[in-house]
Amino acid sequence: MTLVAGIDSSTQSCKVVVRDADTGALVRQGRASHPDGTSCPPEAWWQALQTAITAAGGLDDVAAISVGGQQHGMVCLDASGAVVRDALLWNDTRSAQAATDLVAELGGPRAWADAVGSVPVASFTVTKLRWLAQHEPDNAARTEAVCLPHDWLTWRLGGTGDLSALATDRSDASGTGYWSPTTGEYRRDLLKLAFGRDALVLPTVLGPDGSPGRTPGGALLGPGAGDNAAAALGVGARPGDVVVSIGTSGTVFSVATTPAADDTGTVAGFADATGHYLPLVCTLNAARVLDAAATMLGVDHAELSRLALSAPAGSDGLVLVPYLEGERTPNKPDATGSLHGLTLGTSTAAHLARAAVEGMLCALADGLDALRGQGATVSRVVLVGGGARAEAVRRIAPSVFGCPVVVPPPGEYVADGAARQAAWVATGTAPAWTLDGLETFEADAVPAVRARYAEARELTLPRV
Ligand SMILES: Nc1ncnc2c1ncn2[C@@H]1O[C@H](COP(=O)(O)OP(=O)(O)O)[C@@H](O)[C@H]1O
Ligand SMILES: O=C(CO)[C@@H](O)[C@H](O)COP(=O)(O)O
Repeated sequence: MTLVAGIDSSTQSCKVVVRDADTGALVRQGRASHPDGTSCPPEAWWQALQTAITAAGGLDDVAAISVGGQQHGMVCLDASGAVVRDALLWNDTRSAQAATDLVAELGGPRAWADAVGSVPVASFTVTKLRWLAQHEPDNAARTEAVCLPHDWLTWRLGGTGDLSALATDRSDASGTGYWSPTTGEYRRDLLKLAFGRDALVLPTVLGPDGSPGRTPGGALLGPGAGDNAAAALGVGARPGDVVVSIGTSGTVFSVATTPAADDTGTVAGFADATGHYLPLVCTLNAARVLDAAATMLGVDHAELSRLALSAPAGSDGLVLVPYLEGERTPNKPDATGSLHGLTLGTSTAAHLARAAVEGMLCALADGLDALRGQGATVSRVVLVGGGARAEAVRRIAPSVFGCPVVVPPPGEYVADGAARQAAWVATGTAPAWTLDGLETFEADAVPAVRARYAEARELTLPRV
């Protein structure tokens, strides 16, 4: 049996799956936590990966390894390959002003959408580089190479220590803001606009089955992918499928055959991990909204779901606007969350639980509309990520989204997508693994829930 490994180095944790390259059967798995926060020493990802690999029984017997990872994070390396500073992550909003400035300096949102398929907000690597140049000039001066979290982990697995060995893939390159999914080329002019110089080592952008080399133990390395593109691969998303991922981020995306270029900035025009495109909407607030609601109520996730499902649809008018970490879509980096419609009648644990689930889902439903506005057809929604394990999310989502929701069995679909890629690289053929055990949830649409949310979502206070 040929074994392959897939890794998901996401915001909150690292997961490793080992699968049979022929059948896709799960053989072993492991996980480890990442530190909390919006910046992180990359070494912490490496340590978590080692722990997860050990928990998965080691990788000495695998033929190929691919890494999926949280998108956009800025990893700066000096000439010796050492990390210059903690990586700024996708959910770090300190570069919000840099994003505003860069959009204006290039001539506005249309110019960015045309150049790289996306209008940068604070999440994008290009804005973090501008922030670094302005706020930490010494660190900027020491920076010789810039890469993304998955690129860095793949490079560490390769073990050469040589900056010229850095590699990435189309999906993650498309989240930098200085690589064009349409031309497949870096835009070093945009790097220079942001950072003041363009003589930086950037990872080589590999195709879907390209390999940057082998580990010292001999396993073939795959190009890896951004975590959303890896999830699309993991669930075998086909045209007409929209994937909604409820992890630390909330994402709504589909596989497309043409690149997107939305100058409203709502839909990011990413590339996918199969040679196509991945138009995507991302919110900063998803599973952690449920975590926060459970903490506020002093209950676990199972009880939060039970409470939410015991309240009526629309929570009798109680609306939770979920901007707990600021927000990216809509672009409100300094916003805070809010609760509207409190009465004596809605001041119950059940109403709050339901409002938290509905508020989080309404923000994602806005993303679904935006994707439709870019031409996506939505025949079904495939729900993944940690938050998809919540019974209330599964049952309420179809009424908020207005379409059936399909939920695969609880699993690690980013790591699975990376494992599929590893099998592709090892065998030269994209694997035809099947995904069994899908459960379909259907419910009548309740448009009043979204209408009430739309009234409330502008009514927020800025962060103090
Ligand atoms: N049964 C559940 N109900 C609600 N949320 C859950 C449940 N299980 C896990 N989560 C939440 O899902 C999140 C982790 O999901 P995951 O997709 O792994 O995130 P990420 O990929 O961003 O690290 C955590 O915030 C966790 O609390
Ligand atoms: O920034 C984005 C997508 O553009 C996020 O989706 C990150 O890629 C983090 O993903 P999770 O850790 O939430 O899966």
